Amino acid sequence: MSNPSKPHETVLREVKVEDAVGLTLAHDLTQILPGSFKGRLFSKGHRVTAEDIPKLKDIGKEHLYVIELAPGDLHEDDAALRLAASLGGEGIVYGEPHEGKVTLSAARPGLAVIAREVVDGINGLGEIALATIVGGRFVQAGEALAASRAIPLIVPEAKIAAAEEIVARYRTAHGGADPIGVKPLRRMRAGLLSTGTEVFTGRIADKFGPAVRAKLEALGSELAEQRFAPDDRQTIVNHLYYFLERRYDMILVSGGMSVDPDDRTPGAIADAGAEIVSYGTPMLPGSMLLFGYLEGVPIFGLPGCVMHDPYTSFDVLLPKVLAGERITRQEIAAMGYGGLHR
Ligand SMILES: Nc1nc2c(c(=O)[nH]1)N[C@H]1C(S)=C(S)[C@@H](COP(=O)(O)OP(=O)(O)OC[C@H]3O[C@@H](n4cnc5c(N)ncnc54)[C@H](O)[C@@H]3O)O[C@H]1N2
Ligand code: MOO
Repeated sequence: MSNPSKPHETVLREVKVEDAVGLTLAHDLTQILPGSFKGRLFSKGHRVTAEDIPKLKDIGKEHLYVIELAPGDLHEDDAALRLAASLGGEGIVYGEPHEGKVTLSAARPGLAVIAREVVDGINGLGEIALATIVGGRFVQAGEALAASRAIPLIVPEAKIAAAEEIVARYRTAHGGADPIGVKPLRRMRAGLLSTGTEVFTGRIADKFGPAVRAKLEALGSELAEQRFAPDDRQTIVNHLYYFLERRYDMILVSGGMSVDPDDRTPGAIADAGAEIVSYGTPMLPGSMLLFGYLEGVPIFGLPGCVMHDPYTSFDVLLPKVLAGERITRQEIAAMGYGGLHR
């Protein structure tokens, strides 16, 4: 008989495996065979049979738990599921809970959004863990973004409520935005002006067009037009105005981005009246990249490495622009930490 004056507490009763036949498992049981298998040998809810006993002993189980959950306590799977469900929104799918873990994955391709303050806040609570990828990068559909996990088998519900409170505060402060999500990318039409007298006169073949086209197409956008110009400031400005007239969603200018007298691109972009967010980007490769807005249209000055390097500052900023983010100087400044890739 329960005593109504005494609050009911969760009971974890240990049962010898030999005596466990007929009992249902209180949690998933993991087997690890290094190099060949790691995963559930038995699932939560499995009814133990006599044949299971040697297998249980093989994975080191002499005892099993029988759980009587008290109100106010959560099983690890339910804790992980509630935590995961509180975090994600549009563009997120949830895996089945197993071994106290739930994975949040991208339901569609796009820009992964992970609010670091929420991740840090939740991990500061203890007893629950949230591991994520670094946000702000392009992810394919199906890629895992985060996994929530309960550390003990039984988690006080108050712990999950505290995590939900952190998430709710974030949503309130950010206009209802989900702390973990995938922003879809817009299909943009870009105009590319390739500068360089050596390319314009046909001394060498153009390598920028194919590289930029491939990078745009990989993210679902399009190189609508490529033009060529010699290293002449006014000629470059005229081509930029032409691109504005064509109403392209994005303007790209390649070459002439560094320190030679023939490097006219940054000056021309400024002459055209662009608001330059940053000339110079603290990432290698791609340090000579320029980013700005010309009459509100995102404009990039692309340095030579974009032709041959698969991952440059252009590849970091492009998916953010396609996701409709407004790029700030502060954000570009923050690219330096972790930005050395060669
Ligand atoms: N003394 C310094 N040298 C360099 C610096 C620096 O700060 N100080 N920066 C380096 C970085 S980083 C880069 S990136 C490169 C080149 O930057 P640019 O954008 O100015 O490139 P260009 O000078 O115009 O051309 C370099 C190279 O690439 C060829 N090129 C250019 N466009 C095309 C094209 N459309 N198709 C094929 N090939 C192209 C060009 O002919 C040159 O050979 O500067 C570093 N040096
Ligand atoms: O801007 Mo350079 O593009 O770092 O190789």
